[in-house]
This record gives sequence, structure tokens and C-alpha cells, in this order.
Amino acid sequence: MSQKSKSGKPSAGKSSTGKPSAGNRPARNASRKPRLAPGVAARLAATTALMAVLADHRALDSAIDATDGPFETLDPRERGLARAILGISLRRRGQIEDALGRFLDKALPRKSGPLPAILHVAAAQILFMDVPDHAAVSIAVDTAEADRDARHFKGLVNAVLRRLTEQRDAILAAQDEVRLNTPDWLYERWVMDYGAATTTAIAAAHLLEPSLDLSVKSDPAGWAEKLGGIVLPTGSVRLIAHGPIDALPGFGEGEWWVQDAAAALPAKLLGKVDGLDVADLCAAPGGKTAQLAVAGARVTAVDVNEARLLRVRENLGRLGLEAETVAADVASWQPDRLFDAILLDAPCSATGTIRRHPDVAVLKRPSDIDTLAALQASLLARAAAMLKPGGTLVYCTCSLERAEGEDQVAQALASLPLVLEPVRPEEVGGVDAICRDGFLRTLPSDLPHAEPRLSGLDGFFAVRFRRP
Ligand SMILES: C[S@@+](CC[C@H](N)C(=O)[O-])C[C@H]1O[C@@H](n2cnc3c(N)ncnc32)[C@H](O)[C@@H]1O
Repeated sequence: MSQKSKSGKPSAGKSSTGKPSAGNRPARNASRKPRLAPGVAARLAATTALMAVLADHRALDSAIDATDGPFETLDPRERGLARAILGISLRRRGQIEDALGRFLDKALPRKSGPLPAILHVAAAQILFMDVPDHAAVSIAVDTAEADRDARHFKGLVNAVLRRLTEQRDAILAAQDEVRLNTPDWLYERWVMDYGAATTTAIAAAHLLEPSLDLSVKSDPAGWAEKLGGIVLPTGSVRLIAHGPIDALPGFGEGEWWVQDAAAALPAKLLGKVDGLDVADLCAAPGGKTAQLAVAGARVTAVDVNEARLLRVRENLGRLGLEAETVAADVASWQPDRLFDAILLDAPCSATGTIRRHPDVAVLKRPSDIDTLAALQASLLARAAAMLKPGGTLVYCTCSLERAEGEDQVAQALASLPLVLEPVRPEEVGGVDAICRDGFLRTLPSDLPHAEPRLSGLDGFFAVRFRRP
């Protein structure tokens, strides 16, 4: 993918999902400012949230949603701008650090408060957003001034950012965007698993703002027309994301829910579920529960996280759908019966969702994959034990890692009373490319479209087993 000098306008991100935890650390003294110049509040919020992700290793959604955090007081426009800045800051983190590093002879002092985040947020705007350079620079200087540690470095902020504006085009032309923005350990894993060309395509897809995908209760063509979107071969409706989701037609009436087109596929692999007793294990926030309920299943949705389970109930309520919800750890849950069918959407590294959650690339470590793979194997064994003879079990993860996908299958077939029921392309909209070796394996580079904002899929793995 070629690099332009500026990569498009900021756009408001999707509404986030996670619930806040305490401890969002605002850039100091920020709250004491009686009135902020236009645009400063959004940058301050972006700076604070970026620190929470990069320095404190918090998930971006939780940093944004913190009720005591700086996003709380932003008006919708500022909120959209702050989210857009954060999205670019994380999506293009490698390029931004490389660019800033060209003007910093040594590491920034430890006692400089939010200085690294202030520089990063400003560089994101200068390099990739349609923000006037002078505004990005002067707001960064003001933000530094407002912090008692960072204020000693406002001269440096000014000098570095001015040089960045002067040398922007040359720097961008010299950078390998795909390589720089992908952590080494992920890049190397993907080259091993998918080859160099596919890895480049995956990493390039991560640089694009994802589309807004909807699962509709019925009439995808009608909803695509009403919402100005397209119908994908897999049945989801796809739009270019803009504005608040709850303002779109059909949201209030519960006609659709937000769900990546790849995430909508595993539930379909259970086939006809009308009237069946189906367990949706690891169900929150309930996208797949809703699919199963719409298809007529009697669904038991199980999740260990009570707060997230509440969101399943809220989502089902809005959609006018029903399911039994159970707060339990699947590892120890003892249902009073065996199920006709089971969907296990196991907790995973979520490396397949980096397009939508660029913080995943920052927060995950190789050791997470090993820990999660062990957990997935134990949950899969529990799920197999809850299945009726003749019943169907679909296991899925939103991960690109084989350890959380293909490798689990080999282990399950060797140790559990399960046989493989290969997935056929006609079950997933006839898209051969996403049906690999009898598994569902989607990649962020799949489903290309002439309009890049309508391209791509989350990286998902799904396999179907039957209990003989
Ligand atoms: C990938 S998300 C599920 C997404 C959901 N299936 C959907 O389609 O909306 C994984 C979920 O697993 C839950 N979880 C993690 N470990 C669990 C466990 N041991 N037992 C039950 N739920 C668990 C998490 O709380 C989280 O909600």
C-alpha cells in the first residue's frame, strides 16, 4: 500500500463496549483549567487515554468509557475527534514512534509526565489527519504547559513537532508502514503461519478504518438500502461507519445489531437450530446469542462476567429476543441436561480484531497466547461433555493464531469424543477463500472491495464437531 502525505479525515469511532474501571489518570492539572480553547479538551482526552493504554496497559475501551475519565465531559464532536486521534495513534503507532525518534537524540526523561503521549497525539494529527499543522503544534504546546512535569519540555515539543511538519512527506515516503505498525512477534508468527505475502496483506488491512457491519433480523437488502450500505455474500449488511450508531434507522426498533461479518459466521455453522436446546458458552455481549434466538433456538447464554451478561440482557431486550442467561464459569458449570448444540466462543488473544481494536497489538504478549490456548483446551473439553450424542459443537475464536484455532482441533480430535464436520463454502456465502481445510478461517484482508472502507473481515477461526 502506498503512503500519502496525509491519510484522510478524522472520523468518529464506533461506540465502545467495555465497562469502565477506576483509575483513569488524567493529565495533571488539566481539570483545574477553567475553560479550554477549542480542540484542547479532545487532545487532552486523547493524551490521557493513550497514556492509559501505552503506559498503564489498559484496554482502550475501558480508558475511554471510564466514568471519571476525561471523555466523560466531552461533547459528541470532541469525543469523535478524540476517538479518531486515538485510533490513528494506535493504528499507526510504529510509524509515529519512528518519525518522532528521528528528532529525539535520547529517550525522553522519565519525569516528564504525559510528554510522550502529547508528542504522539500531535504527531498522529500532523502525519495522518486533516488538522492544520499550526493547530496540532500549538495545542500540544498548550497541553504540555498545563502539566507541571511536561511544562519544562514545551520548547522541545514545539521544536520537534515543527521539524516533523517540515519533513513529513519525506519521512512518510521512506517508511515501510506495514512493517513498522506491526509488532515483531506478531509479524513473525503470521509469516510462519500464513507466509510473507498474506502477512503483508493482513498488516495492510489493519491500517484501514473498519466498516460498520450489522446483523439484521430479516430483509438484509431492504436494510442495506435504507442505511446506504451493501449486503455481503455472507448476509451481513455493511456500511461506512459514521455518526452515533443508536441514531441509525432500525436501532431503536431492534431490527439489527452491530456484529462484524466474520463474527456472524460461527453461529451459522450450527445449521438449522429452530426448536433446539442450544448453549451459547462465553456469550457476552450476545451477538451470537441474538443470531441463535432469531433462528428459533432455545438459547442458554453463559458468561462468567456478570456485568457483560447484563449487556446480553439489554441487547436482547432491545431486539425483542429471549434467552436464558446464566452467570457461570464454563470450566465449572454443571448444567442439568445435555444440549442439542453448543457454540463455544472462547476467550482469546483477539488478534483477529486489531482492525477494530488497535490497542490489542499493543497490549498482548506472546505468553498470553500460551495461557489462553490452555484455557481454550479446557473449555472445549467441558463443552464436549455438555453435548448430546449426535449433537453439534462449534468452537471459535477471534484470533489469527493457530494455537487458538487449528492446533486446538488436532488436540480435541485426539482427546475428546468428537469428530470433524467440515465446513463447506456454501454455508458461508460461497466465499471459498474463507473456508480453509474444512475450517472457517477469515483474515482481515478477506472480502476486498473497491471502496477500502467497505473491505475486510475480522480474523476468525471456527471448527464444527459432532459427538458420535
Ligand atoms: C469473545 S467474547 C464472546 C463474544 C460473544 N460470544 C458474542 O458473540 O457477542 C468472550 C467472552 O468469554 C467470557 N469468558 C471468559 N472466560 C470465561 C469462562 N471461563 N466462562 C464463561 N465465560 C467466560 C468473557 O467474559 C467474554 O464475555
